Amino acid sequence: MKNIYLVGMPSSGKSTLGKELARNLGYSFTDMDKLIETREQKTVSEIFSNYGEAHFRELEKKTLRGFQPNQSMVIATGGGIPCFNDNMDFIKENGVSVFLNVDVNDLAKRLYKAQGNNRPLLDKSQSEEVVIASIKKTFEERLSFYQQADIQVDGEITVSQLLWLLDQYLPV
Ligand SMILES: Nc1ncnc2c1ncn2[C@@H]1O[C@H](COP(=O)(O)OP(=O)(O)OP(=O)(O)O)[C@@H](O)[C@H]1O
Ligand SMILES: O=C(O)C1=C[C@@H](O)[C@@H](O)[C@H](O)C1
Ligand SMILES: [Mg+2]
Repeated sequence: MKNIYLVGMPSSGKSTLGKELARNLGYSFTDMDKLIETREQKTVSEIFSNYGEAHFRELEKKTLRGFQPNQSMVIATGGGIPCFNDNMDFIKENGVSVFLNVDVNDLAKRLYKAQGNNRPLLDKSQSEEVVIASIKKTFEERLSFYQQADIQVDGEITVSQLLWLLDQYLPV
């Protein structure tokens, strides 16, 4: 069956919803950041700081193109994937894509709740105001890429609602 690609900002719920969706469909679940970390034996933050963002984006590109179209997988992509290296074209040609569109203020709240400061593009040591402005700017820059997804989900959604939306894209 076709792979399902979840795209969206950090903390938009790709992993949470993705795991549940995969369980419901009997698909396997893959998180691209984790896959890259396992393959490289480094965290995403270490890859950014040791080799730079451009290197990380190349790893993402290579990892993405390693997927075959019909592997019955739910794939949580990295937050930046749709915006680099024509990745959204690949995703559109090779699977069904879902954009989890979450309000910027909700994203910020979730990011602040999360433990640690392990996101290379988000420095939680800065004031909350600065961080929220940075998330908003990134979101605005990325929106036109995310919006290319086959399905857009605004706000919270249950897996059964998502299964209903996916129905026309997934032959049983
Ligand atoms: N619908 C939701 N309502 C409220 N909180 C949610 C919802 N979905 C996810 N969360 C919470 O938001 C946080 C981020 O969710 P999740 O890790 O699934 O996002 P992600 O898109 O995979 O982010 P990342 O960029 O870290 O991979 C988690 O703490 C999760 O519990
Ligand atoms: O939004 C982004 O650009 C990123 C999101 C994460 O999933 C990681 O892929 C990395 O931290 C970059
Ligand atoms: Mg995730």
